[in-house]
Amino acid sequence: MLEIREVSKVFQSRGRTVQALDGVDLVIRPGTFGLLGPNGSGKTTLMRILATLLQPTQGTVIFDGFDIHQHPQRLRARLGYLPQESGFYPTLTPVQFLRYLADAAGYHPPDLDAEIGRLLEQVNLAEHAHRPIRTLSGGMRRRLGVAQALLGQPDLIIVDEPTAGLDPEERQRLRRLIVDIAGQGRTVIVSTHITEDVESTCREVAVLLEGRIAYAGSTEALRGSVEGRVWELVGVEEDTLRRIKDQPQVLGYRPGRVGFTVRMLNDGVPDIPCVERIQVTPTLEDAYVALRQQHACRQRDATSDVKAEYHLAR
Ligand SMILES: Nc1ncnc2c1ncn2[C@@H]1O[C@H](COP(=O)(O)OP(=O)(O)OP(=O)(O)O)[C@@H](O)[C@H]1O
Repeated sequence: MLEIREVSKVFQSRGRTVQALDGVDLVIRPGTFGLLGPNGSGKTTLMRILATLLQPTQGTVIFDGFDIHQHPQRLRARLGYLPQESGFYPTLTPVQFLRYLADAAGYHPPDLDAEIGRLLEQVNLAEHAHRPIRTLSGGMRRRLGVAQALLGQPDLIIVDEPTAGLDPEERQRLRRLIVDIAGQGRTVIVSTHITEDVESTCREVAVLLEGRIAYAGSTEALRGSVEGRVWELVGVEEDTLRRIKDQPQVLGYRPGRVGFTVRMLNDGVPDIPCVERIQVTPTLEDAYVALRQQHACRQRDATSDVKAEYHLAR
């Protein structure tokens, strides 16, 4: 079990203070766990802290009973990390690359070649095992990244933006791979801004917004938080769309057969002129967008309260 206790991280950059994480509290159990958040919300900072590549400004992280920053080597011996951008040696083959990494990490089990063979089999790269990495596609390289994260049989695996830049088929393949590798009592943390990555791989999720946890719990409960409140309005005219599109309850819109189809959050039947109003089953994306919009509204209210206090004080 991984316990993240009151973790904060402050960066000082060119005279500016950036609070990347602010009192993050999470318990992560074996299985797949999604960390969802928009760009700049602090996901990579948290992943790098969990991988002991970065020290928190405050707080502790406990893995299986020990503090990972007091015993980074103990953690690293059990950790597999797939960073957002993995570096490869383009002239090496996957087999040579994995042997090289094992060597660099001082990992010399007697059956290393067999382990590498099994890993390449598992990530479906066995038939490309002896091709130079520079000739592999983006998806194949990503899968090689997963193989390197699994080298040494770690029981905590962190993958940062696993499907970034992949085509739909490779994305599906990688998602299935993530589910498979978590099935062996391991903890796999998937950090992403893509809700489908979480929806198709994780039972538990935390949403990080501006360095704070805005939700932690099951993906099912997050989706359920907007159950019965998501509507599709068919045939919305352009003028109406222009009037409503920036309202916080509008989740999205797209051109329809007639006018536009607007997806929105509403407690009852929406009172917006259109051809048809259909109550739809929410997706995780709907719940995530709703959560972000609530957060943005709260931030706006807090800012206007501060401004009002400032004017009153004057
Ligand atoms: N080394 C650093 N120095 C200064 N600021 C930093 C540093 N690393 C991250 N930040 C800032 O901390 C905040 C969180 O960044 P982080 O990379 O963790 O977010 P993220 O959720 O991973 O974003 P993305 O999805 O774009 O990778 C951002 O405001 C970022 O600019």
